Amino acid sequence: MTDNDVELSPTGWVQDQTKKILETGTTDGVEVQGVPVVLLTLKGAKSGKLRYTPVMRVEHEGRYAVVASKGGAPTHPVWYYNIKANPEFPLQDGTVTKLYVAREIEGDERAEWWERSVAAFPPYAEYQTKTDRLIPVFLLEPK
Ligand SMILES: C[C@H](OP(=O)(O)OC[C@@H](O)[C@@H](O)[C@@H](O)Cn1c2nc(=O)[nH]c(=O)c-2cc2ccc(O)cc21)C(=O)N[C@@H](CCC(=O)N[C@@H](CCC(=O)O)C(=O)O)C(=O)O
Repeated sequence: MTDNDVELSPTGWVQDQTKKILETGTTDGVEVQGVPVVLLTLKGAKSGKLRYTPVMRVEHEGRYAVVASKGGAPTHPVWYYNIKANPEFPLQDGTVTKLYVAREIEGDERAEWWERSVAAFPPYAEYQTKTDRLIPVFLLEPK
């Protein structure tokens, strides 16, 4: 898969961070408020296009949480629908890219991973206070 087969975000700062990961070959050093980022490559739910989607790094014992916060906006990020439609995708952490399967979690399982997510990136807690949308949490397990 050459880079030009995969779409960059239309959002400037997100595109810049993605380009840095692609140029350096690692997510190391790419952060939001000092917290590391990982890079997902998602398949569009409607277009089928591959799309680079950076998210905060929330990792525990080889599994990751992906939080569809979109800064506490009233609607889910569009990539939420991409994961729902195509839940198997690669995640790059540092220089390592592996395949994961994602599932949306709820109840106690979500509470456990929400706690880990907020511990990793405290602004998530503030985002949740900004919207009555329950911010979705996906659990990613190695394929
Ligand atoms: C603007 C829109 O962005 P979005 O998918 O809503 O996602 C908004 C943001 O969440 C997204 O930019 C994230 O990467 C922002 N973001 C985080 N966003 C989060 O929600 N959570 C995070 O933890 C997070 C961390 C993060 C770290 C670094 C960074 O650079 C960005 C970070 C977008 O990319 N639209 C594209 C793609 C649209 C798309 O995916 N279409 C689907 C159809 C989807 C459907 O409607 O079914 C398709 O191709 O088929 C477009 O309009 O061309």
